[in-house]
Amino acid sequence: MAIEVRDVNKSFGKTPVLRDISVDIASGSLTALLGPSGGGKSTLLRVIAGLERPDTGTVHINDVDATVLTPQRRNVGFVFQHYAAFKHMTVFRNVAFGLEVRRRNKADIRKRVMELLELVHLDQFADRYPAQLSGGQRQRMALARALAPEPQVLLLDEPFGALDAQVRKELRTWLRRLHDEVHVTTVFVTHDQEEALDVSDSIVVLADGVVQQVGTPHDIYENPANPFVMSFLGPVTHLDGRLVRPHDVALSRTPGGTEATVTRVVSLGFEVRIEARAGDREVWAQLTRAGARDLDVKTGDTVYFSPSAEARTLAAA
Ligand SMILES: Nc1ncnc2c1ncn2[C@@H]1O[C@H](COP(=O)(O)OP(=O)(O)OP(=O)(O)O)[C@@H](O)[C@H]1O
Repeated sequence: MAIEVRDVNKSFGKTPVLRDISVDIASGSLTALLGPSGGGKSTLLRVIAGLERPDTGTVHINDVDATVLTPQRRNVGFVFQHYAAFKHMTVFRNVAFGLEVRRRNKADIRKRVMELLELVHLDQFADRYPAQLSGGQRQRMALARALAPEPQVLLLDEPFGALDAQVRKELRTWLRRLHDEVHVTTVFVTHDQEEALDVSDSIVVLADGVVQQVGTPHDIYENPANPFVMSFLGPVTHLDGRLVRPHDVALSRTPGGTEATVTRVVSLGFEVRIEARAGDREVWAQLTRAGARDLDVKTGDTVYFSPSAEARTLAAA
């Protein structure tokens, strides 16, 4: 394991923010810390980085007890949402900075920085200043700078959080590719479930300072540990006291399951959303276009909702 967090508790004043957190992060993996705002993700990342000291518990990095080591002695690289670049230095110098303070020789620094700039596709921009870069390019520069001293672990706190949706999507694909090239153990904080599902090898779901579940994106989506995880990872609908994914709902005109009156039929390209009312509850299903065509439901029709044969369901809390 690259990172082992054991029984970590942390409070700010009287408010517990991390409660009995134990997490293992595998060497070379790309792991997402995913959860709602205020759940403790950044605090856990900062505890791993050494920017916060836990009240109790330990952090091991590559088998070394790092619990009381300073951030500098942990050999970790960070990137934050609002990256503080050195404005008066070129892109080249920004990336070189961490190597210059370590007094490496000039030719080695030049070689390493140019390799990194190529890796993040900024080799054409080496002589620019940060103000002459787009937000996405600045975050790529930040990643190159964090990688320069060859950290054992890379920690990213919502690195694309301040960028618009399109650039965010591009950068997350790019992060995945970068990770496949450099294989440095990487932990990134996100509140965006799609981002976590899209890029990570492993997801740690954190809410109210408690680890709700750890697993691969597939495990967590398919076998959520509790109603919170199921709802946070994707859409759900309630059928007879159980949570079901709307694409796992079977609709029928033959009585059986939950009787409902269709209130709206919405075409979403490949899929069709059927919204309906069952007593005092809204229920909904997501069908393929072909499935919806076969059933031919219209507003006002009576239909019967039930989980499809292969559906995973959970008792609603
Ligand atoms: N230095 C601090 N002093 C006091 N309270 C803090 C401090 N840092 C964080 N908190 C509180 O701890 C809780 C968890 O914060 P944290 O930033 O870890 O959550 P998060 O899951 O990263 O949320 P977000 O996505 O909004 O950053 C919040 O209620 C926050 O207000």
